[in-house]
Amino acid sequence: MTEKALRLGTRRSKLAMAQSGQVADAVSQVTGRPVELVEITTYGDVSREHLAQIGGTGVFVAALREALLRGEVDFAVHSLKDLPTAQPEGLVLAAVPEREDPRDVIVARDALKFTDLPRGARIGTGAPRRMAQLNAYARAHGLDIETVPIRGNVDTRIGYVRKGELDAVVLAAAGLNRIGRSDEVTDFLSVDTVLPAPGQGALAIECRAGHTAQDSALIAVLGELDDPFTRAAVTAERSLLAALEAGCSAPVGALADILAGGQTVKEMRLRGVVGTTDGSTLVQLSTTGPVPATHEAALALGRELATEMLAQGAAGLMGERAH
Ligand SMILES: NCc1[nH]cc(CCC(=O)O)c1CC(=O)O
Repeated sequence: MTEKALRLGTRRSKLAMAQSGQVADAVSQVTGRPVELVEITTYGDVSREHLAQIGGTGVFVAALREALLRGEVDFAVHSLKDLPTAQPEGLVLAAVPEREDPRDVIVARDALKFTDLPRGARIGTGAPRRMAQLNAYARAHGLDIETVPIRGNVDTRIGYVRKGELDAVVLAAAGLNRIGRSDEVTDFLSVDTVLPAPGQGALAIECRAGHTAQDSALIAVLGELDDPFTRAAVTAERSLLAALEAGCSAPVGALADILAGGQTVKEMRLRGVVGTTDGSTLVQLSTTGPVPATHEAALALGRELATEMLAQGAAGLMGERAH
């Protein structure tokens, strides 16, 4: 029996095409059906204007979601860290596959490591979260660095280093891995130094809520790609972000991981950070609890940590937005 191809809506950027292609292969495997990539062009892809002026990465997500809701495509793949924390009406997060490396990395000239950068080194990043933590580390360890706001895709960012305009740029390991450029990495930043963005390294597979038998059947098969641990971790991370009432460009880092206790008992640790971009103030806390068995328990873990961070003054640090 030959079945109709499933349509996967995707942006046409190199990263989006790479991750959509990888998910398409996995979906083909579990469904036995061909998957066709449908390129969705957004205003953000064609406009050279600053993304912020048209609403940040949210515009890409919104265009894919509209195509889903209009029935033009059957499912979409997003970088989880670019997804707004609110789940829109009519769509569901059908799967959160196993997370890639969540760390941030440095791509520096002359294969330099972060801590070997010379005095006065200029490091490019557009993310206030990265600026805050790099500058805080530099202050604490006597490094003399300058964070320089940049934007653009991976090639553009690495280009600043190649052309000698910057000494280093910061990128997510997962993005470089997915586009086959991990050899550009000159140093991995420990999550103890730079806590990644909530959801970093994870993908979200989204489709229509099950209003038709076809939609329900698709939710069920896509669910086979779900990794419950990754889902619990990113749910807790994003719950923290939402409870801090922070937007996608706010200086919030969060990472949930497993702590193996005793013989069998596993606990989840959720770490969170928020700070000023100059690194002069950071609120950095963690909480530990049983690995959440339900969505609600994962949300609660994030909310608990947010309450503690707010009690330590986190709210006052979040007025800053990058763009
Ligand atoms: N905001 C851009 C973005 N969104 C997702 C990734 C790739 C990493 C991931 O999927 O978490 C990147 C690039 C980067 O931050 O270097």
